[in-house]
Amino acid sequence: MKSSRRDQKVPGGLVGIPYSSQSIYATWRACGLLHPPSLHFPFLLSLSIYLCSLNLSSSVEDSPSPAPSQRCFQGIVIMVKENIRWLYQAIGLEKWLSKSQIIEPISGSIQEIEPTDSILSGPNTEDENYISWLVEHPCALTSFHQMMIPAKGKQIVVFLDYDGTLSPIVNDPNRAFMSDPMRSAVHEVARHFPTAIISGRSRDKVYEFVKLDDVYYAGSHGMDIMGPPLLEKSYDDKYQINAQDEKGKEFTIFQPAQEYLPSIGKMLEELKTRTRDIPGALVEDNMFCISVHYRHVLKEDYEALEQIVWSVLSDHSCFHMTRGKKVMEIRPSIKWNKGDALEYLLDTLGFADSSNVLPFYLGDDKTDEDAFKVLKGRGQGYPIVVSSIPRETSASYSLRDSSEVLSFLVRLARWGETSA
Ligand SMILES: O=P(O)(O)OC[C@H]1O[C@H](O[C@H]2O[C@H](CO)[C@@H](O)[C@H](O)[C@H]2O)[C@H](O)[C@@H](O)[C@@H]1O
Repeated sequence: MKSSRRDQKVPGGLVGIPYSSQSIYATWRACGLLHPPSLHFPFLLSLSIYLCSLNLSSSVEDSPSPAPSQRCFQGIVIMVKENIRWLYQAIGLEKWLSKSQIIEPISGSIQEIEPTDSILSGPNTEDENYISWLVEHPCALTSFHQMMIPAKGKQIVVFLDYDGTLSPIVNDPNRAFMSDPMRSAVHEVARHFPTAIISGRSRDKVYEFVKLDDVYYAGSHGMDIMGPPLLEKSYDDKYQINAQDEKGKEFTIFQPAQEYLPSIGKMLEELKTRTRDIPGALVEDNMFCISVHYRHVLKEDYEALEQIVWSVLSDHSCFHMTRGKKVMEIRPSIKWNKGDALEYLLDTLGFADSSNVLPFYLGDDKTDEDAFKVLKGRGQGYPIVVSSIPRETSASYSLRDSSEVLSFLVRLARWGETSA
């Protein structure tokens, strides 16, 4: 699929001009104008009115946002809150304040992992906790220019999660389609930088959704990688196959959980049979993992479903369960996750020990945290969490939802175009 850049619709309107009240707030903060804030009140007020008037004249195709006057008002409210926060900090009450900023845990019991999906629960941008959280995990759109300063002369490599990142979370896992603008944006990014999609789904299923040949794919939480062709066998040979697609393009497939396939087949059949009578339960075959979805299961049936999963697991000691968004995921207990897949791809792309690489990883789920940690450990690149609510994360930056992911990818592709 070759689309001309000129034909593309570019979301985001005026690049670099912040649109939302948080962006205005972040801009003030970045300019060091908040402490002591009261001194700057008249200046900040006029700055926010100016930014909003700029916004009026832009042709924004972004996600719906509040009216300029409302944004201006929100900006003032945030600033007043920040004044109060600053005062509390100044008189030593910051500990009390941080306790009141509840960060929702992203692992643990079923209650803790209830709705985290922007499309179903709606963005939470007005929320005070979210705004405080943004201070620690700044918006990657607002911070774009600053983030790209160290990128000059470095090789950018882009890693993308699928569900909740490239496509919004939807009710039916089989209908989590990717929009055409998103496909074009990923395609454009891949024209400039090596790009890989790392998903919990089966590799084939992700390819079916994405349909791009110029990106690498890792399915089953990284346990099924289609990466660059390898001449040398640097990773365990027995898990590695060199292959070609119909167009003659060469690649290497790496599947470190191959010997678990027979057991996964048995578990899949057993789970399908035993959950048949639980309305709404859905068992998804992800090749090297199994997803048991409970988004449509009645509360009173959930326990029975979980019991079935535990019971099936108890017969297969080499597997364990992790949790995602209204889904229980059964995975082989090998030390291999999305973080390992990221390292594998960086290595096989030739950046094993390179200090000249700048990887970006965008993801929304708990499993993406493994990849965020790898980037943190390497001290390289940008882990970016996609979340519309505050949460514990190892990511340094954030994007609110897949529409912001789209805007970010478009900007990144544009940056690639101009810096080339
Ligand atoms: O690693 P990912 O690409 O983020 O995949 C994680 C799981 O995503 C899918 O489930 C989630 O998205 C569905 C569609 O939006 C939603 O209905 C479901 O509730 C979510 O859990 C996928 O179906 C799973 O197999 C993946 O493991």
